[in-house]
Amino acid sequence: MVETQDRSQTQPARLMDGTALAGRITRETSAAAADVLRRTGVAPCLATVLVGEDPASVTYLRMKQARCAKAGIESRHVSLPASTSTAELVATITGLSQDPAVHGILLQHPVGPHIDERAAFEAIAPEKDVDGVTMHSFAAMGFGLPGFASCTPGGIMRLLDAYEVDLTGKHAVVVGRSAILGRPVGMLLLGRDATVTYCHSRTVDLPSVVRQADVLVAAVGRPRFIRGEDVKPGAVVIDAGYNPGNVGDVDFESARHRASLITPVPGGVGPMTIAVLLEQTVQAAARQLGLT
Ligand SMILES: Nc1nc(=O)c2c([nH]1)NC[C@@H]1CN(c3ccc(C(=O)N[C@@H](CCC(=O)O)C(=O)O)cc3)C=[N+]21
Repeated sequence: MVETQDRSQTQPARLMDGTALAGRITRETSAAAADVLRRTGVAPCLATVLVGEDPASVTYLRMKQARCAKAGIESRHVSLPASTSTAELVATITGLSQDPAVHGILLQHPVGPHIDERAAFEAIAPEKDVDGVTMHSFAAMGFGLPGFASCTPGGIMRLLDAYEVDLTGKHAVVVGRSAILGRPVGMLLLGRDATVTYCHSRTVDLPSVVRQADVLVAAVGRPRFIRGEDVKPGAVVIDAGYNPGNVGDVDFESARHRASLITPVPGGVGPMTIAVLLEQTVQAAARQLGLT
């Protein structure tokens, strides 16, 4: 009943096409990677590290490696058994940090619960933190200083900019507070003069907060958790959820009749995450090879 009313009151949202924008960014990245190779004789190289064999993680990593290959970025993969200890993982990553042939390092999250993931991330040398997961990168981002953004938050900001979303003074509501997604995207939005509210599992009356969002970022990892009826009419809705079966955190069908702009899943934030990873890898290589 409510849904029918909404359809008659609002136009369906415009889609924010992450696939198209990621394609444009990656074409520029390919040219930049070719330039690094031509000027130094060395191709940019991303090292990826996976602990265990979680099928979703394996799929995401294959996508990242395939995208690297297409862009002229070499990738080196390290697969470790699920039983790997924190010390072993830190030693592996420290080795990659010290290897001059490696320009960027990505440790696929999540690692098993027996591993101190923060310690493992911190073994990534700051200049190779192309995934933007270290304390160094987070602090630089928080202070608005140059550095590598966490890839998904960085990709979200690129999407907002491409669609000319004005953030100044807008109420941005971030649902989720994870270290590499919710927290950093809130900081980036704050850096652009949005008024930022973080919501999480302990938030009292979540829908009442979500309904105030001019810009809503859903990053909780619960399929179709955000209902269209809680989207403020005209809001910009960013679905950063990745759940099994390529289902987002937003109930797209109901939300698109309330939002003015919305990211689809798939084809929204996901491809942007990879585009930013590749772009930052080539930037890291250019810096380490003395070009910039
Ligand atoms: N250290 C670390 N950094 C990450 O950036 C990171 C991570 N760990 N762990 C897992 C999440 C997840 N993630 C995705 C990237 C791309 C898509 C993506 O491109 N998805 C496609 C669809 C994928 C498909 O077709 O199967 C889309 O949304 O259109 C999704 C999810 C990066 N993550």
